[in-house]
Amino acid sequence: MQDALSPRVGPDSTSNPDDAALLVRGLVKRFGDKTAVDGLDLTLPRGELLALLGPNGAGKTTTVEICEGFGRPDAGDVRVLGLDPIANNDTLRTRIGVMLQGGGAYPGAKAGEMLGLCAAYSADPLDPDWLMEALGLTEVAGTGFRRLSGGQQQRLSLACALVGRPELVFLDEPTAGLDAHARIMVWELISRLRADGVSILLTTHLLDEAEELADQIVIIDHGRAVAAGAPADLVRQDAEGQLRIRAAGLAADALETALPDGYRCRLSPAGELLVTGDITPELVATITRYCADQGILAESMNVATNTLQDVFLTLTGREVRA
Ligand SMILES: Nc1ncnc2c1ncn2[C@@H]1O[C@H](COP(=O)(O)OP(=O)(O)OP(=O)(O)O)[C@@H](O)[C@H]1O
Repeated sequence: MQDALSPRVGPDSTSNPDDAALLVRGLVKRFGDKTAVDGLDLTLPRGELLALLGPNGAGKTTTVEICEGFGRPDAGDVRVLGLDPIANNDTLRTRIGVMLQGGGAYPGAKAGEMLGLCAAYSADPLDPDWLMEALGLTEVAGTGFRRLSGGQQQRLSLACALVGRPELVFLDEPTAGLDAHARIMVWELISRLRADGVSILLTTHLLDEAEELADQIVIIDHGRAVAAGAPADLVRQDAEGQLRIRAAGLAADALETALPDGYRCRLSPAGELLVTGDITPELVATITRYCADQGILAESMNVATNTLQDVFLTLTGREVRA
């Protein structure tokens, strides 16, 4: 068992943005007429996990690739561990972890050999056997990269990104396409990395992944940040109370008239009556009394809490990709 996944150079724990693991200011990237990233600001403090959440085409991958030094911005400034990712590419290669698709430089090698080759570039690598085990890859160590399943290739790419004990890791949808068991293995490893002080920028379309792993979430849409904060704060932000009632014969407009000013009632597509406003015990008593007066028996009445899905939908008007 590996004792710690600590990076070779310990993180400077500080709130000073100049010392952040990643600092992005006013980032703009255009492809022809298309503006993929449109003035994005991000700050990833050292030792934290920042999740970039956004619908298809929001600009997540473009942003990550620029941070990795694979793309040149049209405007704005990017600092990775305090350095320019293009000018200092060679220095940063040994300090950051990047998940390459398609086997990187060694697509013909066997899985175990590939990880060994990646480890050989590091002065103090993690134990490759331990990493293979942690990601459920031990059984396929002797299998060629091209013969691995998509999920196995993805986990091997993750192992290659981590084996050199990077200070900062870029994970672009690390669990996309993995089954539930593999996803949990990857989540556990990411949690351990985070606990051991590695800084992580993660993109995901999975709200539960962002909620589970992130210190901070930035929701991006059309290349701009539309909301940012700790998962719990994002869910609380602008949260308006909602009561969901299922009751045959209860009409939304009639109930709204019977309630104090400020409450709104409407029927949801699922056939529930939604009451929005300040949900108090008095309100619930008023509605119950109203139903009794009308001879209406409610089947159910639930106080609904705002979810990250609600926040995401409100801000982007779109479902997260399934
Ligand atoms: N090389 C390119 N040439 C032209 N347009 C591009 C290029 N790369 C990205 N785009 C466009 O830029 C926008 C942002 O793409 P990007 O891949 O960064 O989004 P994303 O948030 O990662 O989306 P997804 O979740 O679907 O991967 C999209 O409209 C995309 O079509």
